[in-house]
Amino acid sequence: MSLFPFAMYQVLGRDPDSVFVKEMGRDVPRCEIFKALVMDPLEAVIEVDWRDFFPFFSWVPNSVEAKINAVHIKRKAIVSALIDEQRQLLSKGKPLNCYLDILLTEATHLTEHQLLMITWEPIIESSDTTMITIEWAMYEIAKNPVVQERLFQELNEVSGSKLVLEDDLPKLKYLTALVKETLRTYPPVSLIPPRHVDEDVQLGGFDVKKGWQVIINVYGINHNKETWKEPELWNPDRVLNDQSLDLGLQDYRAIPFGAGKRLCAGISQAMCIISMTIAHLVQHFEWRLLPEEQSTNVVDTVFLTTHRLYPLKAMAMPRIRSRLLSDKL
Ligand code: HEM
Repeated sequence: MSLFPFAMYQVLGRDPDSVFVKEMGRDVPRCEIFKALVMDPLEAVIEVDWRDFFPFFSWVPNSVEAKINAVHIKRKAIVSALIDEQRQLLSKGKPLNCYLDILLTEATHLTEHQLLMITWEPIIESSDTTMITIEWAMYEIAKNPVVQERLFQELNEVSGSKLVLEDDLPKLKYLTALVKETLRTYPPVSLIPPRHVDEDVQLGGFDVKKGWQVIINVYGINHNKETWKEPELWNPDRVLNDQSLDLGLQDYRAIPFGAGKRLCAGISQAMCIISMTIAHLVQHFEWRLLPEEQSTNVVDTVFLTTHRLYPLKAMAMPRIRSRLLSDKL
């Protein structure tokens, strides 16, 4: 399951099968675009450069640098090609219907590099984080039949035999609590990539020197034992009536979307897609873990965003056959 096509529609108003990249002298197919814009950068960003730990050896060449440069060069070539293609479409009269169209027509003060980066950013940001959260939530829902039943009852009470609509979301308090608790327990971005320190500052009682790099441990904050009782436990009830838990807007007990001026730009969209998807999955099906999933409480992850090492295996049993046949999304 990937939201890459959705991300492309949002940014480009279309999901191209391929794009001609002149630096590569060929058409690059969609699967390669996905790899170059999403998977390769996710891998590159967690490469460890041992020279960071021994700054006096920073002059020693390291293959990590070459690898990261290669990822950057390919990403730049592909995003530039997508932007050029969009410019051509606009010049032929394509109506404005997406994020890049607005950037190209209204944000004309941007440099080419800025344009490239802010075109790419929502593609990588929205392709996997939202999907990862849904997968973790479905894992817990399938593991906890009592929670699942309570959620199903709430969905029934609010929308009856109809499928939940976006307008219903404010009324679905338990669903919202469940999504928040999933983002607390399994933050998809568990470490915020390094921030360069521009000047000497004091942070949480520590002296942080100019030139250092700081990595924010979101997982550590969300699992802080001084804030949360049994932090490893996934329990929607703990946040059900906690109105102040806003996931980093003003309350910093759990910050899955970061915090401050670089706070995630897609919170509302993410919360809406996650909640709607879970609601529909639970309205249509009853979920149970497969035996191999039940046998362990530890689930390994890969990449910067907490992809499960092995995708979730669950059984989905249709709840009401007639509902599947009669209702429309
Ligand atoms: C569950 C889903 C998501 C999570 C957990 C998440 C998390 C984050 C985090 C941790 C950051 C970095 C904040 C920082 O650097 O301090 C971020 C930035 C960002 N996110 Fe999300 N994100 C999610 C979904 C989305 C979606 C759907 C979009 C859609 C457009 C999006 C767009 C962005 C953008 C543009 C930034 C950069 C903001 C900036 O640098 O000013 N995110 N996100």
